Amino acid sequence: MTEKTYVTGTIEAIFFSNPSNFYKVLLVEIEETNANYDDLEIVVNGTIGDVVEGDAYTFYGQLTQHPKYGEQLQVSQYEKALPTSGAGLIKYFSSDKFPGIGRKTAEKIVETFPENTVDQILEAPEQLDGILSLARKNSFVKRLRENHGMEKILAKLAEYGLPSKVTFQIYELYKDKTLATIEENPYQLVEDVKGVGFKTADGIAKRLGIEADSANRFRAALIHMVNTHSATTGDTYIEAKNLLEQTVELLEESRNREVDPVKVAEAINELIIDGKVQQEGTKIFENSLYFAEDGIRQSLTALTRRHGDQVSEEKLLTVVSEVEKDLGITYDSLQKQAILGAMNEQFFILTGGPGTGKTTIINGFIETYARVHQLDLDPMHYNDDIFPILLAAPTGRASRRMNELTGLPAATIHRHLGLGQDESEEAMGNELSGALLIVDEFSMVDTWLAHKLFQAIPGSMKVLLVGDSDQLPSVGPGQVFADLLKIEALPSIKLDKIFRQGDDSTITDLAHHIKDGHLPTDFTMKKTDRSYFEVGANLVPKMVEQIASAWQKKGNDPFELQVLAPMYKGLAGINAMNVLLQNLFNPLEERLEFNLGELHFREGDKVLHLVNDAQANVFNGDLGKITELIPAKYTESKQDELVMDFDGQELSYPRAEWYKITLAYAMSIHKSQGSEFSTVIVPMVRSYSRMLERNLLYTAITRAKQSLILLGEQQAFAQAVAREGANRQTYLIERFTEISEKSSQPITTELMDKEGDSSADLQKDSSITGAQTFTQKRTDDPISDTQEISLFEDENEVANPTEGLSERAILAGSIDPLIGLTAQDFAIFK
Ligand SMILES: Nc1ncnc2c1ncn2[C@@H]1O[C@H](COP(=O)(O)OP(=O)(O)OP(=O)(O)O)[C@@H](O)[C@H]1O
Repeated sequence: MTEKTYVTGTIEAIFFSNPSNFYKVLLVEIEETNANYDDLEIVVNGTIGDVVEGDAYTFYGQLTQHPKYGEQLQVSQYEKALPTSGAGLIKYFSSDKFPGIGRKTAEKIVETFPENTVDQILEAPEQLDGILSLARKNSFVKRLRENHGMEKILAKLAEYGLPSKVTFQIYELYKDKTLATIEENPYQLVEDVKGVGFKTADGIAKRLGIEADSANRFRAALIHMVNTHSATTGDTYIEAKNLLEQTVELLEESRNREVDPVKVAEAINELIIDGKVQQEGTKIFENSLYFAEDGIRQSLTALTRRHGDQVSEEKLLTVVSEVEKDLGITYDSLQKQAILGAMNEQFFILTGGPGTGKTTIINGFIETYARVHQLDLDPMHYNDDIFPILLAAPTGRASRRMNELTGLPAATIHRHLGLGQDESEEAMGNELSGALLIVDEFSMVDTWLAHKLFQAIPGSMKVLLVGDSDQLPSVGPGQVFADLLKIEALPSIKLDKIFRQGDDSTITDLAHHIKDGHLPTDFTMKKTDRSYFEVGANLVPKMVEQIASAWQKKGNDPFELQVLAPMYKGLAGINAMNVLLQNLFNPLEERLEFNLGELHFREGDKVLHLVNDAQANVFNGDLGKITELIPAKYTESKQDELVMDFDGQELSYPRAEWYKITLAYAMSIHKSQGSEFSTVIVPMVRSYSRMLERNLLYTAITRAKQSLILLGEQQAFAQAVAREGANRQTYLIERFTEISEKSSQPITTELMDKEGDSSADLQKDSSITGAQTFTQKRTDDPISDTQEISLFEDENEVANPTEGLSERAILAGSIDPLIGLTAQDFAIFK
């Protein structure tokens, strides 16, 4: 085995330290190294805990070559360098680092622990009892631990194979108790630390000799499965039988050992009893999703209990006709109904495809509302008072568009709630203040954010939600907008007549054809605002390049051309197209560029922001431009920095934060939700096959404002149109219906039968309302960008897996009061 590269030396300077992720850049004076490195100093960088200038450490890692600054050591692990000789240790213990320890005492300590002195003391400090008084011993051990404990712990965690980012999180959480906690139950990490999955914990457990049938192991695998199921499918729960089946598979695969399904089923019951997961009938929920769905019901039930504006219909109609006259428009009857509905109700939902008049209604409603309430619509007149109309959208771009279209202030939901960078499920928002809230692009709002938003709405506030339910559902779990539209108690209107006509626009028509499940007969024909090119997957990049090059030659702005594709990988994937478009629109030539893995950043590049940062007012999906590259030697952070312009907002990110951006010449359709572009290129090929779905294609083409270029294989477009959007399994609709009261009862054989029935049979059952579409079988379901590819694995769902289940369970006399699943049941579908 080759020896690890190390450098032992004293820290001369801490150039940079990021407290949020422990990234540091240090200058180290070398005392000893096994690296082929001749200089006396070296720059060391990586994830490093609290280190002290002037102290000696040993850094293990890899020499890397920086194009400008030469060789550096990229650290994977480090430890405090200790004096190794007895004399050195005596000097160290009697130094001012350990007040109260004199030379004599230090000698006694080293005599008592001649080998591995520090480790021995930390492991068995009671052996110091005869040498130091209790108070002195405690303070000595505490200081020793502070100086050496953290590195030791981190080194041990690294040895366990935990990535350095996670090791700091773990240390922050358990501090001194880190190793004891992990050694006692490594599976605790799955519950406590985001980013530690079951297999990692199981790997540690195996090393520690924890048996494959330990109860903790089963619990951790179950929790992992419940969490990852929602993250990868968008469902808000998992059926207990699926949970059991998939968890047993995970457990067996991870250790290559059979496990007893009965014990796993028991572990599900225990988790429910302990409140680690929640149960409704045979459905098992991750806690925060369960409480978010219930919270949505509570908030909306309270909101809809209140009446809207108590204005006579006659008066309202008079005001609406005045608005029509002043705005020079005649609303059709459905549009008028929408305005009246939004006025009369405290909570109202409006949905419709492109060009059906959603923006027109928002504007008409605001005017009507202002006139009825005699509100001044000029925000400038409000000085320090709050403007009473809040306009919100899930993305920065969508909120800016709202502002442009209404002329009123608009912000993201995160900003209204003051959620900052804390995206955790637990973070709650500030209560909103104002009289009226209008939220656009609501189809993008996931279950967690919807809960936070609704909870922040005071009872007196009127609410209008607007969106297009045929678009892709939210990236996060749930399909709140589509679900709310199916709940009869919540008033809503669906606009379906297209008004955008007479301007030769055929994109809107195409969108409506696709929404209705077919391609128009003129799909491949050239129109004034759209064209189609038939090319195979391998020719897609060439074609995109040709189109982009023609676009550029005509003197058009490269930023106005947007490629939207479903997948990152492959020849016709987003990554490959970004490289070719960057080289076309912004070639390197004789300039500086910064590299981050495969990505290259250059001045003038079009970039996409990947996370929400309400404080900095940039959001996931925002587009910007790199305006400057500043090498590390000129920056305060001592790291390379990228300066970017996001819609007039300047941001400067050191290398440690570049994970927040990527190139944006091509982007995923998921990321494009809530944005519009003047010209859009959409490639569709059969190799995207698993991604091809109607709402995906629909979302892509409705992003184009002026011109749309479709290319690829017609068969792939046809396949996308034919496959209806996935229906996520959520419990929101049921929450609003009577059945939710029933479902908390123990499972009966009757319910078990229903659970296994097909949805067609369910609809026939008189006790179940029409709203219960939740039982529809889920097909492939693209959720988040990062998971776009992995999500599309075959599911091999077994038809009617619980057939006969209750009968056999009765025979076995063992229906569990909570779950109702037994080993025998499991055997049916194994
Ligand atoms: N009743 C109407 N009479 C005449 N024109 C109308 C009417 N309603 C809407 N329009 C026009 O139709 C076009 C589309 O309307 P609008 O922008 O409100 O639709 P939208 O649903 O918001 O579309 P998108 O989702 O694409 O933004 C606009 O030019 C608008 O002026």
